[in-house]
Amino acid sequence: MDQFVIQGGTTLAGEVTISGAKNAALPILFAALLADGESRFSNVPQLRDIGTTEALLKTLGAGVKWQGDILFVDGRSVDKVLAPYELVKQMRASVLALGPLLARFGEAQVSLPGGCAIGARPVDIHISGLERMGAKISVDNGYINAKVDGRLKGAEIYMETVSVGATENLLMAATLADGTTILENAAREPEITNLADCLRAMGAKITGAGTSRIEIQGVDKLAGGEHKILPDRIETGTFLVAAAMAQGEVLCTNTDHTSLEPVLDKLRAANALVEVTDNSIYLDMRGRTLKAVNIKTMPHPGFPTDMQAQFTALNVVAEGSATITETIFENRFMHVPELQRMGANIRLEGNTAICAETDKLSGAQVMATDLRASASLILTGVVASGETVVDRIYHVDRGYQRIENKLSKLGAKIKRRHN
Ligand SMILES: CC(=O)N[C@H]1[C@@H](OP(=O)(O)OP(=O)(O)OC[C@H]2O[C@@H](n3ccc(=O)[nH]c3=O)[C@H](O)[C@@H]2O)O[C@H](CO)[C@@H](O)[C@@H]1O
Ligand SMILES: C=C(OP(=O)(O)O)C(=O)O
Repeated sequence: MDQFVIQGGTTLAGEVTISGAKNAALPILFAALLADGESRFSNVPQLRDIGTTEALLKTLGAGVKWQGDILFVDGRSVDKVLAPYELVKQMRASVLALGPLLARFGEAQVSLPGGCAIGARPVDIHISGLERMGAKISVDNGYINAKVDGRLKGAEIYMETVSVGATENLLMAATLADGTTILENAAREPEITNLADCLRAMGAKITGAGTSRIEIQGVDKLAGGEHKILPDRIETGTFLVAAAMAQGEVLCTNTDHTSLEPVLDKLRAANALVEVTDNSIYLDMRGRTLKAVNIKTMPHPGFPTDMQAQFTALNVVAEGSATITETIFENRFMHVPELQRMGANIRLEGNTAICAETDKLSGAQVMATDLRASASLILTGVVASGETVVDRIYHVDRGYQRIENKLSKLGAKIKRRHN
């Protein structure tokens, strides 16, 4: 298993090009299953999760080919409706095959994704929403078995919890349903707007994406479309936090500040200088004192849970004490015991981490447990004194395109070691 070996105590300075967003690319690649044609997606990041999606699309019969960062997915040849456990277990987002397959072929069997390090992550809202659209669903032997006679029917669906994945699954399914679907209490993440833009490029009729009420008028067929994946706001935020922690400066290019305001506000509150243009964000922390900030995660447009671990790390090296409250996932503090091994002064109380000033951070052997937890360990390793070894970095590769190359370019001393 690969490891990162980091010699800490360096500052960071320079420019980093942000990749396309994992969390936009994944649903959009599954949306290609809806189309009776070939779709062309640009700005697709090279990630482990994208490889898993590619494998799953091929298993279902889709044609998939790369040209640089462009991915062509041909939905015409799809002839299977079973998403097997071997692939789904590698990536929870595979459950997003359910809505498209059921809507287009009238049936789907998708392995239950199961929980992961950050929480139980049930899919009950995905299932009950599809049932409201007329699907008959049973869960047997670890598989979601879904069927519908003829087409799904448009329905009014109120989602009890704001769920990104359920909104995406139901949005995709509704594009081919008979009649109009209204999704109430929908998630408002920019990745949902990006997915809706893509579906519209394929011929879908959707209004209200990006608000909590999305209306979809079903159509008979979707064709292949052309679409650009939006920049990764979480990768951007991670590099901004990295530079702030290292008392350095960074210019993130090929990104978009409009979806990152809650994060930029917190960086400013932490005393960083932050400047934005249409497609870049600059952060300067040189000669400034980093201050700890209180964080409470919320669905968009609140502070994103996917930036929580990185801000926990920021608070560890900052002046003062502050609290981090996680409200989205019940177990998203697996990075805390690992940060404590590096000397971090953090106390956990229920869903809150109380971060106090830390005298000395020193490198240690730590274990990555999930994607963003891993990022927080790497960032801390860059500023801690001595050597840090981060194990199980396949978690990082799920969602960061060669993070070690981007950090090295900024001056970090980080190497991938094949074990
Ligand atoms: C691939 C992708 O885009 N992943 C993102 C997506 O995950 P994902 O789509 O899995 O997250 P959700 O928004 O669905 O989860 C939010 C909360 O709702 C709960 N829930 C969800 C569905 C359901 O049927 N029942 C239920 O109870 C979850 O357990 C969680 O507590 O949004 C999360 C919240 O912003 C992010 O952290 C993930 O990075
Ligand atoms: C939790 C995340 O992803 P996933 O939903 O794919 O596990 C994430 O991107 O931080």
